[in-house]
Amino acid sequence: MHRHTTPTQSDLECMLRDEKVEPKALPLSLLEDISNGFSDEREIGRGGYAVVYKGMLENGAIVAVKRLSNTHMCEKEFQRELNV
Ligand SMILES: Nc1ncnc2c1ncn2[C@@H]1O[C@H](COP(=O)(O)OP(=O)(O)OP(=O)(O)O)[C@@H](O)[C@H]1O
Repeated sequence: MHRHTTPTQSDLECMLRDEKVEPKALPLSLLEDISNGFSDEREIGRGGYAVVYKGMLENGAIVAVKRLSNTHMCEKEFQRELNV
């Protein structure tokens, strides 16, 4: 069964390819993998609440990985960031 397993890079590739595929929460380890451990060389921008990194997938796709930096963010602020 595939449904309840932890999402992998190929699941993320599917989500990016087909917007009808239901989005799944990705494990932190996957985001670390594709951003080279949130390395400084991969930083592409920062805002008031987050640092954004270039994420590279095995199939060559490039995605923005947004890492929220304010741990005291309230639920409303968090939801607003998700709506970007
Ligand atoms: N999808 C993306 N692709 C490329 N660069 C991005 C993407 N999202 C964000 N960035 C870059 O990262 C920066 C920070 O983004 P972020 O969304 O955290 O802040 P913001 O919306 O610019 O500002 P604020 O945090 O004040 O709302 C952006 O200014 C942009 O340079």
